[in-house]
Amino acid sequence: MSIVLVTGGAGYIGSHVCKALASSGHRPVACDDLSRGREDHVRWGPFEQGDIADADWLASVFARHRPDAIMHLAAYAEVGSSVTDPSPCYAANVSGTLAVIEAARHNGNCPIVFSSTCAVYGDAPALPVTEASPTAPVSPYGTTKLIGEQVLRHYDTAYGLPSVVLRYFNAAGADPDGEIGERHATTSLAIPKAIRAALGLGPVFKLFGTDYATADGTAMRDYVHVADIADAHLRALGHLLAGRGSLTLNLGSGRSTTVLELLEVVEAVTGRPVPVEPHPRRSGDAAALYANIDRAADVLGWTPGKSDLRSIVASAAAWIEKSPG
Ligand SMILES: NC(=O)c1ccc[n+]([C@@H]2O[C@H](COP(=O)([O-])OP(=O)(O)OC[C@H]3O[C@@H](n4cnc5c(N)ncnc54)[C@H](O)[C@@H]3O)[C@@H](O)[C@H]2O)c1
Ligand SMILES: O=c1ccn([C@@H]2O[C@H](COP(=O)(O)OP(=O)(O)O[C@H]3O[C@H](CO)[C@H](O)[C@H](O)[C@H]3O)[C@@H](O)[C@H]2O)c(=O)[nH]1
Repeated sequence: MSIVLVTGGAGYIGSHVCKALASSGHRPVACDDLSRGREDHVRWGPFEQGDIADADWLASVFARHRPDAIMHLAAYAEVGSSVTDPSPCYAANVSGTLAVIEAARHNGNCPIVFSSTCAVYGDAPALPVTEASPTAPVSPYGTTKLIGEQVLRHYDTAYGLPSVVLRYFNAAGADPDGEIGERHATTSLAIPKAIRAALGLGPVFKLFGTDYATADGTAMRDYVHVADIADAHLRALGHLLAGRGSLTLNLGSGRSTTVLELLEVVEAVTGRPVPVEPHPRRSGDAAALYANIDRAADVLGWTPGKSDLRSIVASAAAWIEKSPG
């Protein structure tokens, strides 16, 4: 059994990671300021409430729990609003991440699994993107995540701090047991917005951008089930605790989906039309991204077994119907 600090453990992906850790016999300690997370989604271990940028608080959490590893998911995670209001994004993702990394360094080089994103690639020149593709983020959000990656790389070289950087593509879906799912006070994400529009629980779906250079003119993404992402965290933990060294890995389904294709699946799953309103492109959005996932398969033996789009949308719809508020 390992003790694992999970920053952002009350958030969407972090709560699924905590559940997966506990299901595998580990002890997750959720660390979250509840700015976007929910305390009622912390169910699989102790909860520590605080701001990751607060070095004294982090030191006390390390002293209380003496973790074997950290999974660092706490972040400001919205692409669009990072463009209009970058300040909170830099505070959490740069100052906060540096404080977490410093705490790890001062606690015996505690290994870190870091939540990065496909947004570090920006508008990739070739698809699918591999981990060796150039990084050129087109949003403050992507830039802050790339800075976190670079700090980790430099700290490994200089101080021997090991890390696994997981570049998730678009995390989606909900816990297959229906216990938890995405439940922000407001969401910016395409799948919950489309489902809510179809079910009459939210406004008409604003389709951001119909003039991209894709087959149907809408942006292309790679949606990967949150349960598959959680599974990759367990494998990354095993890798680090076995002393196998630092890594950077894409986590996607390996398949591309345009926004219009996504809406078709939402309509098929819910049995209802999605009311759609075309809008200009959203600032900070890349045109098209999907992942080459060979490295995660080779190194961690990971496959995104739950990530076919219909299963993703069905699990998200079941969660929204169960917990519509
Ligand atoms: N959702 C996606 O598709 C996606 C894709 C790629 C990467 N990621 C990354 O995955 C991680 C989790 O994302 P999510 O979708 O679960 O978002 P989320 O907002 O649900 O989770 C982030 C959590 O961090 C907490 N938090 C934010 N700032 C904090 C701070 N200063 N101190 C302590 N806690 C703080 C929030 O309260 C929240 O619970 C983020 O790092 C995000 O950048 C997400
Ligand atoms: O109401 C909406 C919401 C989204 N979209 C479009 O749907 C696609 C997916 O958008 P999401 O907001 O669901 O996801 P993003 O790709 O913007 O962002 C997500 O994936 C990113 C990586 O691309 C980040 O890591 C980020 O944390 C995570 O929220 C984009 O083309 C977006 O413009 C719409 O058309 N209408």
